[in-house]
This record gives sequence, structure tokens and C-alpha cells, in this order.
Amino acid sequence: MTEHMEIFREFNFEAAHRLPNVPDGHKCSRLHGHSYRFTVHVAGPVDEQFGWVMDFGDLKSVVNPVVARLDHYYLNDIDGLKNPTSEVLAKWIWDELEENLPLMTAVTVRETCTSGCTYRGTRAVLTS
Ligand SMILES: Nc1nc2c(c(=O)[nH]1)N=C([C@H](O)[C@H](O)COP(=O)(O)OP(=O)(O)OP(=O)(O)O)CN2
Ligand SMILES: [Zn+2]
Repeated sequence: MTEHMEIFREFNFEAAHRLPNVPDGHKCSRLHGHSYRFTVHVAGPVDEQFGWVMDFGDLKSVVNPVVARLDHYYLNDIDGLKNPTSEVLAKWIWDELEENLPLMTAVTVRETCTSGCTYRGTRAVLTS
């Protein structure tokens, strides 16, 4: 019987941002930077010959061009990231990857060691 499993790979980038919509005096209204970390999850059948869902190297090849668009940039300048919260960024990364990663199940963005957001796409929303 074919097993189904979920794999993941982590990526890093450094970037600056500010949150333009927070109340006056909020610390995140000031320009600051993060060592961002994000994780891309992919789920599917484990290929019997290779013993994997997909090659981590192929996953890296799909995601690295997206990392290059973020690394050492001011996120607020990027189309779609005018208000670059973890939530907005997780969905932005998902949208950038979706076409080339149909088996993707989640994107988790970590803004700091203790804070972040997981987006699972609209497919994960239950409908009755
Ligand atoms: N739901 C969200 N809340 C906040 C976001 C966000 O993207 N989504 N972002 C911020 C800021 O960008 C901030 O840089 C990170 O906030 P915080 O976790 O408070 O970070 P600190 O390192 O300053 O945490 P301390 O443990 O208090 O030092 C804010 N909120
Ligand atoms: Zn921040």
C-alpha cells in the first residue's frame, strides 16, 4: 500500500519592514529588521522507487527564487507586501509557490524565535 507523508524544508532570509497600520507609538511602526525563517510543507504519496514524496533538492529549486525576491529587501516596497505582517507574508509566499508546488500543504513564517503564522491555503478551509 502506498504511504502518504508530509515533508518540509526551511528557508531563511534577512529583511527590513515596518507595519504602517499599527496605532501611533506601536514599536512595529518603526523601521526594523528580522532574520526571517519560513517552512514549506508538501504532502503526497511516497514514491516506492525513490522512497520520498519529492526530492528536497527540487523543493529548494522551486523556493529559492522566492527567497531571492525577499532577502535583504525592504519588504514594504514589494508588490503585495505594503503591510508585511507574518500573516500577509505567509499568504504572499504561498501565492508565489502555489503554481509550481501543487502538493504544498502549509507555509509557516517565523518573524522572531517566538512569533509567526501558518497559512494552509483555501483548500484547508472546511465547507459544508
Ligand atoms: N499578529 C501579528 N502581530 C504582530 C506582527 C505580525 O506580523 N502579526 N508583527 C509584529 C512586529 O513586526 C514585531 O517585529 C514582532 O513582534 P513581537 O513578537 O512582539 O517581537 P519582539 O521580538 O519584539 O518580541 P518580545 O518578546 O516582546 O521582545 C508585532 N505584532
Ligand atoms: Zn517586525
